[in-house]
Amino acid sequence: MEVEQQQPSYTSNFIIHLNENEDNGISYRSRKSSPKLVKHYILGEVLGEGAYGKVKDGMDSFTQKRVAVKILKRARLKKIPGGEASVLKEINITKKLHNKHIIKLIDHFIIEEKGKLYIVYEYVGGGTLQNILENAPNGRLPPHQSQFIFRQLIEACEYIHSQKILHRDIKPDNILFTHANVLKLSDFGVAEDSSQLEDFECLSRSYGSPAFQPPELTQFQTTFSPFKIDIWAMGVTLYLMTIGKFPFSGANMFVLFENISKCKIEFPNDLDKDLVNLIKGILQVDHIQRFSLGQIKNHPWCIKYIPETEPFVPLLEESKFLPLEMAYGDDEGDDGGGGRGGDDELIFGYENDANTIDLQDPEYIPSISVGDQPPSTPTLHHQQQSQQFHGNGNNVLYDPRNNEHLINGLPVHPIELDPVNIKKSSIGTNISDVALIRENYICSDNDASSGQDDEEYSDDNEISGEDLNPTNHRGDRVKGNKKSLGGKRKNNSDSSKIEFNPNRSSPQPPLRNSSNRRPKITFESPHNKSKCIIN
Ligand SMILES: Nc1ncnc2c1ncn2[C@@H]1O[C@H](COP(=O)(O)OP(=O)(O)OP(=O)(O)O)[C@@H](O)[C@H]1O
Repeated sequence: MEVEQQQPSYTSNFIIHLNENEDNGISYRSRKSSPKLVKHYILGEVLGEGAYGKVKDGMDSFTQKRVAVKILKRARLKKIPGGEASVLKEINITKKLHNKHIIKLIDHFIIEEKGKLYIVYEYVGGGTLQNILENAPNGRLPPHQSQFIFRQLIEACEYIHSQKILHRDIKPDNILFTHANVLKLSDFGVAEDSSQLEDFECLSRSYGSPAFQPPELTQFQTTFSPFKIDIWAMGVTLYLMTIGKFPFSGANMFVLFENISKCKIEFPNDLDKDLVNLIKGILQVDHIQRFSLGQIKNHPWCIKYIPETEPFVPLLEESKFLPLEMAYGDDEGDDGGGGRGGDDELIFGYENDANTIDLQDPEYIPSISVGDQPPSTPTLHHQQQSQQFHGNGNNVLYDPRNNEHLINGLPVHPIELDPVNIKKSSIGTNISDVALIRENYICSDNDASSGQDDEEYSDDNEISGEDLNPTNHRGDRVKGNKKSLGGKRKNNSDSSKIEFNPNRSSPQPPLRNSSNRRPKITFESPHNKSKCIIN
């Protein structure tokens, strides 16, 4: 039976009393299945939540390809100095990376009227390494599975470093897997493009997750090798994956940083000696002695055959894209057998929104506030730095025939040979830096959990039962399980303020926009508030 409802007055509280037990022909669906449309993407369930927004399951309605849509609130970003600029940086960095082990950025746009910025990524459904570790017996993976994953991580890092990109937040939460077991490095939220850096001072601050920070950052050293920061984090990830706990811990961040600086690592007695040697080579306090990616890649533990003694810890199960199931009618009787077998035509509202800004449109020019300078070329004297590196007693050779540097006979990317020197006065050695760290690591989680004032409930202009219900509480929303030591903050030091131009309209005329689109009305079940009907 079709439920005919008059258009309610949305300004008044409006509750419809329906009895689910009566045979009124109304079928209720789970509320979470409610599809939403932004640009031409259908949004589904929340896949995960980060410090600044959530990531939703999605589908491109043109190609029917599954996507993951990161939704960021501009109001929340504006509260962070350089917040939007750092998201633009994340977009620009991810956009320039093309490798099977790097998450692919598909689209990005702003919807002015919603005050939200959307970043569309390829969907990677097997879960994160963190998810896999949580399902693993004793929190660790079988050696052959660890090796399989670690080799892919090496490839991912080799690629980004070859593009002069520093990830700066390598950790199990940011390592995703496809169902074909392909590793994808994600979340370039604090990454830096070293080719765009004027100086390297910003790298001396630890913006990544504390437990994965190297000693040169926890000790505020003035000389460090930028790419060795990622290599250290790979070592912590390898330890965690193979041993099932962090190599360094502490009741608070100061103790943790002290333990990282001391670098006392314990290994189980029965651990593979090659693995112990590899981890020790990576987790070296001296960043110059620390293994390069070439040394890691050719290390005996990485190249040897490890027999499959235990089964792989499984990935997350493949899930269906719920809105699509619903659109085709997967309920019994809807299409004579469920699933996509019926004659239903899939119709989605509108293609473009008048208020959508396509950030890829060449006509879109962000206004840059006065005083900002375009990035200039790096000022490092590479040759001088390399000499210093050579002078440190390392066995670095240059092979002119292949135009490559070798450490202990193994090729190393030239970028790894360049330690960076920064002025002592410009980095954290005083009390104000303690405040900075506190702000970076202690407030970030609070930020994530607070700010419910701008917590979203509805992704577009649809009107739901919740909106009509005066007793609706906004605080009940599912939050990501952020670890207390895993939180982080975007680059607050970036003083450049890139403002999006609010006066710019969409380059394409909308087929249906928010004003002529029929509002969707949702009524909740009188007995089960998690169920609703969609008219
Ligand atoms: N492409 C994707 N496909 C499937 N799930 C994803 C994808 N990207 C992210 N997720 C899920 O969303 C979660 C949060 O994503 P992400 O870490 O990118 O958000 P964030 O805001 O950058 O987090 P952070 O607090 O680390 O900055 C991930 O842990 C993962 O579960």
